[in-house]
Amino acid sequence: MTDEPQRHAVIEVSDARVSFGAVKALDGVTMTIMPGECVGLVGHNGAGKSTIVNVINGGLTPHSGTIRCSGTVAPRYGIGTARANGVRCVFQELSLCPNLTVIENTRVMHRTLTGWGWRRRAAAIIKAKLDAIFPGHGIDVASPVSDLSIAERQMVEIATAFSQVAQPVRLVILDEPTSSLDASLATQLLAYVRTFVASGGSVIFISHILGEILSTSDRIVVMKDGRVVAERAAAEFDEHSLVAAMGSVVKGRDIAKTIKPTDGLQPLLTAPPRRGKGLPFQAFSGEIIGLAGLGGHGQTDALVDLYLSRTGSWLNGRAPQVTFVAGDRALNGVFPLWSILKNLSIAHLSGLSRRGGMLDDPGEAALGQAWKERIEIRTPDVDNPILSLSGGNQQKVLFARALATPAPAVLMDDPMRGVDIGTKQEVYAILRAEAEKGRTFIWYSTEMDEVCLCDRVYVFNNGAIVAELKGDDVTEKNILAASFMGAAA
Ligand SMILES: Nc1ncnc2c1ncn2[C@@H]1O[C@H](COP(=O)(O)OP(=O)(O)OP(=O)(O)O)[C@@H](O)[C@H]1O
Repeated sequence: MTDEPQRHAVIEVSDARVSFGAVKALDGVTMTIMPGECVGLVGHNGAGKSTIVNVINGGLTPHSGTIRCSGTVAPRYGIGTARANGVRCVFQELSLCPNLTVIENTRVMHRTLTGWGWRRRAAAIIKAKLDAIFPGHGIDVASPVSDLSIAERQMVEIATAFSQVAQPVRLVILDEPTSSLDASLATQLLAYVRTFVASGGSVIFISHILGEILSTSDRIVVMKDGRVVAERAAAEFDEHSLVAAMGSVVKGRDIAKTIKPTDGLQPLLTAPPRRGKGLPFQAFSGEIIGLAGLGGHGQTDALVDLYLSRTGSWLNGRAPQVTFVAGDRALNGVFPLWSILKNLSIAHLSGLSRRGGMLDDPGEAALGQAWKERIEIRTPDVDNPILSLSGGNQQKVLFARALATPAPAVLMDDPMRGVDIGTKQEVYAILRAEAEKGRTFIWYSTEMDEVCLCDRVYVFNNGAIVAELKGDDVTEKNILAASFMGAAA
């Protein structure tokens, strides 16, 4: 006999099954989370990760299966039971109320923050947690959430989930928490996750950035088509074996960059130095241009200004000059009440309205089918509602929407957010092939690997372009040097 107390799992889900119509989102999933461990959860878009997370969070009751909390079966497990057991979730689609301040949102999440002086207490709690996770964050907790960037909103959500008010926080589920964070913020978060786990807390960490999963998790669970297909200690995986377990193959990332001679050529897009500082912007036909630098330093504003400078005229005619993949899917991307097909074809209606102004229905259906196959939008039918898709698959639709237009310039605001590694590789190949045909891509990405795929990179700092890197000079080291020093690398 041993004196050691028996360690119960924080949560134990056994044989959970969930179906949405004909789609088996969970097809008998068993998952156990022990105290003091970080479990990495990976899988292709639509594999069932968010669904199992919703079951553990109590937001979704499985059609069959059991859930145990600390070793005891919870027959009517729901959001209340989950919270009472210290389960918190940071969702992929951010859930803050935009018209309320950060302090008020903290109160919404923590209902026990009531009575005299709740504002002061809520402000202290959220500020302390932001300081602990993201030192130097610069977020004013009295600001309305609508004034915050998407990265700042993600930081607030994360800090709220880790904040302890009434019950202890035992399990935090992070569903793609770094998708809007730049590399330095992501590093801060991952370091905090390790501290939390070392103090006995548990984390379920979902990400498509496999390096993060490998470096932060103790154990990795791989899902495919609603099932767990592999589960091992993180140390037993490397990137290749992880991708293979997900059912994809790692393709070479080093797609040859092209430095095209531009002397004497007319640029396709130009912009003067931003705020009268730094370097001007130029884009030539057939280039893939990256916008880099720490998040929130003016890259999205630059894209929006470029877009508006080419779309302000009512007399644009049928051929758009630029198209845009919006960064905040829920806010600016998806039409939530429309089908997948209507969401995809909306930017290309001019090309699909040949019959006396009427929509060419067969043409639209063919367009939807072609893109569904080309980037594997996982749905039985493109006439299904867009919200029936997993987050990554919604993102693929937004990407297809832009590429389906004939616009010679495509502006992309972190377009691969939440897209799985297999699809990303397909998309990189599509970008390169389209660029070779003369299309220009202006690509803001929070992922360094993606920025390094670009032919030319503009590094932003404090709203201005502070460096331009070309070809082989586009390296992580040079980009970071320029981002932090604000001077040409
Ligand atoms: N409300 C819903 N209605 C219909 N189908 C749904 C709904 N929610 C999820 N699904 C389907 O269930 C499956 C699993 O989706 P889930 O969101 O769990 O995937 P995921 O692994 O989280 O994907 P991603 O990496 O893109 O976030 C998908 O095929 C999805 O289309």
